[in-house]
Amino acid sequence: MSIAAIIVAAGRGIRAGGERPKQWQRVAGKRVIDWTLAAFRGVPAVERIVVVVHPDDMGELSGEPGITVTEGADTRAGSVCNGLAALEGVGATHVLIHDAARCCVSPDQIAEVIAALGPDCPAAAPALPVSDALWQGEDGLVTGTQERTGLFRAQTPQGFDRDMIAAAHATAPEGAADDVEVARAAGIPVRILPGRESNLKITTPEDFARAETILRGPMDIRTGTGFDVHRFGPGDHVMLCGVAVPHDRGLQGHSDADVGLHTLADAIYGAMAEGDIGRHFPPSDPQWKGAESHVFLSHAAGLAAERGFRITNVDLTLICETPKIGPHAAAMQARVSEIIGLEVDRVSVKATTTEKLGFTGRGEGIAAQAVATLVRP
Ligand SMILES: Nc1ccn([C@@H]2O[C@H](COP(=O)(O)OP(=O)(O)OP(=O)(O)O)[C@@H](O)[C@H]2O)c(=O)n1
Ligand SMILES: C[C@](O)(CO)[C@H](O)COP(=O)(O)O
Repeated sequence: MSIAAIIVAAGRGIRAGGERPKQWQRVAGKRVIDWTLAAFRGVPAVERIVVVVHPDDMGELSGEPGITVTEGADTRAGSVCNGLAALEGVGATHVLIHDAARCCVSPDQIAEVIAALGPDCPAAAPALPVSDALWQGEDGLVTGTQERTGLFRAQTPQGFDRDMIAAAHATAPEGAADDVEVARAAGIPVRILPGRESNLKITTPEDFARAETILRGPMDIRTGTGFDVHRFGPGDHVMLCGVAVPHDRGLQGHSDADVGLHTLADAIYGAMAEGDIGRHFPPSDPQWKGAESHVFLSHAAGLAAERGFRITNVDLTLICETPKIGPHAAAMQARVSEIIGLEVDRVSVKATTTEKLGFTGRGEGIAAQAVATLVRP
């Protein structure tokens, strides 16, 4: 078996609206056609891909590797015929015919159609049984009901013996909705395969949002933790969460030793599996000597935004006997909120002592721990 795919993309997408036909519009970060092509490229059995485009759009796929682009016609059936013509003489035994507008099709679905085709099965296509009641209606009123048993919603890719579907199209009646209708008119039996709700055809403007949700996949929710310690040394203040807190000692470190901001940055990096602050700002690099630590936290938050994550909350605990954090907690909360661009009520800054136990209890330094939650829709 040698499989070719014809992706019809020559429609004008009138019902979907927008400045460009729907197949050239973007959804989930790529053009509709790019998602469709990616699904077919994900199936190794598909040896050739022909994309049928409107004569005005021939440049849209220039430079796209491994595909043949051919001109479409005024009707979907006409565009399919042009696609079939482009396959003449290339040796494909079977052909999958697919709407470019069904950009959420999965490689699994495509592979299932291919697997069904063979000597005993010249045609197969996915469909979903109709599950809702069906009515007739006129002027806003129900005028009748329709038995739904045995009714299916047709999807693509529709797969065929290439010679048989080419011959069927040559004698097809005008106005066929799809290639299964063409095949049946020529007496070719068509096997029904399980379709997928996700294999929707972008038809109206609302379908873009549905496709976006499907293509982006489930919401990605991440949690990261941070922990850091800095030792006391000489000084008259400590920097904590971007606030200078008067104290009889300072904190030692390569930068301004802001243990709060370092811990928050590590929590955000951690949520993205991006190591810690030392990976992004090596202590061996002299340019970070004495640096203000808001630079590090801004970088972590910026990286999250770049990757499509929204920080939904951060929760920081400073661990020390002195200085007292309570009087400064609101200012720290406000400063962190400003640095990472997160509402104040999603930033928690609190403190605890260790009841005079351990190194923080002995007043040797300050520790901090934090949790950050990131969400990518
Ligand atoms: N003359 C045509 C008409 C349609 N198609 C393609 O057939 C698929 C299914 O058609 P449909 O969803 O009806 O797309 P449009 O014709 O573009 O939509 P509309 O009817 O809203 O203009 C689409 O990928 C479309 O680009 C095509 O290649 N050539
Ligand atoms: C082929 C098809 O996708 C099957 O559902 C559909 O018939 C094509 O789109 P149209 O809206 O009917 O033009």
